[in-house]
This record gives sequence, C-alpha cells and structure tokens, in this order.
Amino acid sequence: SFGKITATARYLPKKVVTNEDLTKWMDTSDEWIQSRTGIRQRHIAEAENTSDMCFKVAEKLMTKSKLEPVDLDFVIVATMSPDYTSPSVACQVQGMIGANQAMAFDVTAACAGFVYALATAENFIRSGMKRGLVIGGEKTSKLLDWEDRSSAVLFGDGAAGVLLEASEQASIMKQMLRADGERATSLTAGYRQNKNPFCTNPEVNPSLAMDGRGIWNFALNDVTKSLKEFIGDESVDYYLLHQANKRIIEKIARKMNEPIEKFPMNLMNYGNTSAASIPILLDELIEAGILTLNEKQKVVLTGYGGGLAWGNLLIQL
Ligand SMILES: O=C(O)C1CCN(c2ccc(-c3cc(CO)ccc3Cl)cn2)CC1
Repeated sequence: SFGKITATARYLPKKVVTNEDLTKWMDTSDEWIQSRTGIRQRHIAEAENTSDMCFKVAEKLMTKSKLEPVDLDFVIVATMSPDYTSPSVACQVQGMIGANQAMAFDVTAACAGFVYALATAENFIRSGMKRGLVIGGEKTSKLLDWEDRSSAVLFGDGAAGVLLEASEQASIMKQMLRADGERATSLTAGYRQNKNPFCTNPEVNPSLAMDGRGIWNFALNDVTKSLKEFIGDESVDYYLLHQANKRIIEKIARKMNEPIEKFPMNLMNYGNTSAASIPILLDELIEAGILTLNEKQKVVLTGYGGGLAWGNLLIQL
C-alpha cells in the first residue's frame, strides 16, 4: 500500500503579536520586519506548550475522520521545541487522544521536520502499517532570546498535521531527504547544559541563535539546486515551501523559473513556525479550496533549516 493524505488540520494559539506590538519593547520597526521578511504578525502560545497545540491538531484530525483513536498505528510529531526530551510529544499526544495501539515518536529536523516525518510515515505504510497522524508543532517562543531583535521577530508558534492512510493508489510519488551536519552551528537552539557532578563544563547559551547569512545562502543555493534536480521535468501545480522569509521564496521561484503564484505564502500571518509551517499552509490551502484532496493536483513540499537539513516530497493529492 501507499500513504494517502485523507485529512488536514491546524491549530494556532489565540494570542496574536503584531510587529507594532514588538516595537513596544524591542528596538525594531514594522517597516524593517515587513520589508526584510514579509512578516506582519505571529501567534505566540501563552500557557500552552507544544504538546497542547499538537493535541488540538490530533483532536481535529480524529473528528474529521471516521476513525477511533485505537484504529491508529502511529503518531509521529516533528518538532525542535518538545515539552520534554522524554516523553516525546508524540507519546504525550498518543496518550491525550487515547490511541493506545499506536507507536509514537518525535522527528527532529527543525524546519525540514514535517517533510522528514511525512516521508517516514509513508515508508511505514509501504511496509504494512494502515494509518496514523503526522503533525508538525512548535513553540519556538520558549527557545528564543527575546532581547535579540535579529531572531526574535522571525518566529511564531503553531501546529498542524495530516491523517495518512493506506491506499492502493500511490500519492507520495517521490522523496528526497538531505542533511549537511558540517553546518550544524548555522542554527542552534535548546542546548541542554552538559554537566554532571564529575565535570562542570562551561555554560552554553541555550537560546536560539541563527547565522542568517549562512542559512540564507543555503536556501538559495543548496535547497534550490536540490529542488531543481528533484523536479526534473515534472509539471508542478504548487510549491509549498517552508515559510521562513518572503524574499527567499521569491528568489527561489525566480531560480526555478516558475511563476510566484505557484508559491503560496502565509508567513505574513504566522512568522516562521518551523516544522509546523508546511502543514499550516497545506491546511489553509485546502480550507480555501485552492487545493482539494483526491483531485490529483501535483504539489511539492520543501522543508529546509537547522541541521542543516532539507527535503522534498512530490505528492499527487
Ligand atoms: O537582514 C535581513 O534581511 C535578514 C537576513 C536574515 N533573515 C533570514 C535568514 C534565514 C532565514 C531562514 C530561517 C530558517 C529557520 O527556520 C530556515 C530558512 C531560512 Cl531562509 C530567515 N530569515 C531575515 C532577514
């Protein structure tokens, strides 16, 4: 069998923080943020943690399907901002929805996480599993240095995902997963202090730090080159790129020699939601009727970010 996306859902925390709000306690401006990133606002989770947002997505997916939680074979969550190192967010969600027959684990691939997770789920279905949830969820707001205006203004919280079910018809036609660990320090976050009673190594700043220029060039060079190789002469209806930066997406569209209309963007409303960005976009496009399940539209999902990790999936919906 092959995996088929049979439902999508998203959850954004209630609190909206506009660029203007940020200027109240950070030396930045709406003009700078909008012109350099395209971002106008972002959702920031208050008391909710990553597992709570992923649970809301799982609940919505179960409601949209006619399945019972015990019918699920797997729950996979892509996140770089888990509540704990143990238990996984996936296990927390598995317990919260009562999917006690499902295996559950997290995928850590930063902004490429959802693509890695969906490719992983597809491989489980091709090896015999019947159905499961694949969710991207992030609360990067708890990892940020809120004094650092160059990174704090870029990110937002949220979660979204899909129900993937076994089908005789192939839908996820092709996958490419890549990494470059030599550039691991280009985006770091959540360092866990490396000490014990036998040695106290120096403290390391656990806040998110990004080599913006380095990631920018990675996106324009490595990611675009891989995307061109991946597509070959396929005709693609829509490219769902990780929603990190408007100018990056416009440059990638130009390098791909494709019209910008094929590169939908919602980052103006959510900021960079890391592993959640692609599934949030997918769910919004389906809700808007721009994409429709079971109509054979060809979409490419492209995640890219910390690791460095990146990946492409060619899906016929
Ligand atoms: O000065 C400027 O214009 C700055 C220049 C630096 N910028 C960047 C640089 C990199 C990213 C980014 C981040 C991730 C991590 O999810 C993934 C993919 C990308 Cl392309 C986002 N913004 C902001 C505007």
